[in-house]
Amino acid sequence: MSVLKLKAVAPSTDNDNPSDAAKKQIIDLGNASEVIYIQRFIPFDQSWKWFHYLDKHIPWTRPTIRVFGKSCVQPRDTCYVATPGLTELTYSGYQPRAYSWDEYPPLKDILDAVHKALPGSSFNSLLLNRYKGGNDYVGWHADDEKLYGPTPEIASVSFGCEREFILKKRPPKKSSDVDGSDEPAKKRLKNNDADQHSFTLKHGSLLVMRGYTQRDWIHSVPKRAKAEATRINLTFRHVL
Ligand SMILES: O=C(O)CCC(=O)C(=O)O
Ligand SMILES: [Fe+2]
Repeated sequence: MSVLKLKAVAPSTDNDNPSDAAKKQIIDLGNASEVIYIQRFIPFDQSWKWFHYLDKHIPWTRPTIRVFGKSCVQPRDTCYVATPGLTELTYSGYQPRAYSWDEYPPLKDILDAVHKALPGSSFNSLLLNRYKGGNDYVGWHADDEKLYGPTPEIASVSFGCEREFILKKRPPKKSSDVDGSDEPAKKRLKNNDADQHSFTLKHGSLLVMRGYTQRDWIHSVPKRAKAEATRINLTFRHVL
């Protein structure tokens, strides 16, 4: 088994209320994959100020992408921000234009807050998503593009409407992948509670995926008929 040391998370300094501290969850997914969830990461009012800024000023687009060989309109708005000179991002056959951090100063403030919570991390790119209601979603995927390396750390900040974020263990490609197992195939293929984790991503929350999460797990934000309001999500990433 591969061994990967996961870095520590800084204790939150701006609220010493033990009931808030209790809202920081660290979920060990096994095999050196980990998720951290901090429900109250950015104060409520500041989160609304940033929500309204981003909703109004970010140059949102809804690009045409390719999924399983088919062209379709991405079911959410998006925008990409990155430090100049990095390898360009391409996903689902789409290469977004990279805007600069300087054009949207609040993004640098949010990035600073994320860096404070994750000492030793240095994010240099940001994918923004806007879900304009419950019909907007992101399907099952992993952020496992080569430019992020084998163990990408992804820090996800959410504003506005709460939505469910689900992580699911990647199904094994074929039974021979599970070599060394004495268990019968039927038993191995059975659903296990530990193979799925769900989070209601709150206004102002931070969720971090790290270690081998992108290699071994997939995630999605499914459609939700009852979610009417807009949600904005920022995923900070490090391009190698
Ligand atoms: O909106 C979210 O919480 C997740 C977005 C996501 O998975 C992505 O942009 O890769
Ligand atoms: Fe993702």
